[in-house]
Amino acid sequence: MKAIQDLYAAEYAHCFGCGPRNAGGHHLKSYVDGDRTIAHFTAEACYSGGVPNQLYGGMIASLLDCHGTASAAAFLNQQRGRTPELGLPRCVTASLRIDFKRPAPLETQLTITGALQSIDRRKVWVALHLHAGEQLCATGEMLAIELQEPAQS
Ligand SMILES: CCCCCCCCCCCCCC(=O)SCCNC(=O)CCNC(=O)[C@H](O)C(C)(C)COP(=O)(O)OP(=O)(O)OC[C@H]1O[C@@H](n2cnc3c(N)ncnc32)[C@H](O)[C@@H]1OP(=O)(O)O
Repeated sequence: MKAIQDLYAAEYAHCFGCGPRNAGGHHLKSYVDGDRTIAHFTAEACYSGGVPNQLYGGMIASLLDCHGTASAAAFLNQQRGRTPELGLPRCVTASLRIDFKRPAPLETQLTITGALQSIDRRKVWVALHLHAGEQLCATGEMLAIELQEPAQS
């Protein structure tokens, strides 16, 4: 199965967190998994926060940000009865609220999941969770918005 990010149009594939065309980026890959979405990521030691073996909070935000917009695009597609291979809507983050529940470890596989909360036209609300094994480390609530097509001239 292709990752959601691998279906982004080339002109929208440069995101530092998940763009396949950003050579220096993190290349997060998100997948549809039944009625939710899932991604895995293992952070190298250089992404340390201030406390030993604790992942920098900005990286947690980045993981939720990228996985959330990918999830929103997939959920919008599902609502419209479209398969991803026909192209994805282009969603960006309008708001992202994060609760940091427990430290997330470095050099350990993290699992990020997304679940659809609701859709109202271009607006998609996604619930996000980040686990290390069974440990819930962070939750997020995202409002993603589908970009409008540029006006034809
Ligand atoms: C950058 C291009 C990327 C392309 C994407 C594909 C690849 C993705 C790559 C991965 C990316 C990784 C992720 C990243 O890093 S994405 C990068 C971080 N995000 C951004 O830079 C987004 C910056 N913001 C914008 O561009 C605009 O504000 C957007 C496009 C979001 C809306 O401006 P637009 O002019 O289009 O629409 P509108 O203003 O009429 O609003 C529409 C509706 O939404 C409601 N609303 C708006 N904001 C908020 C808010 N904060 N809370 C609550 N509600 C809000 C608003 O009231 C209205 O509601 P309603 O009146 O209709 O009921």
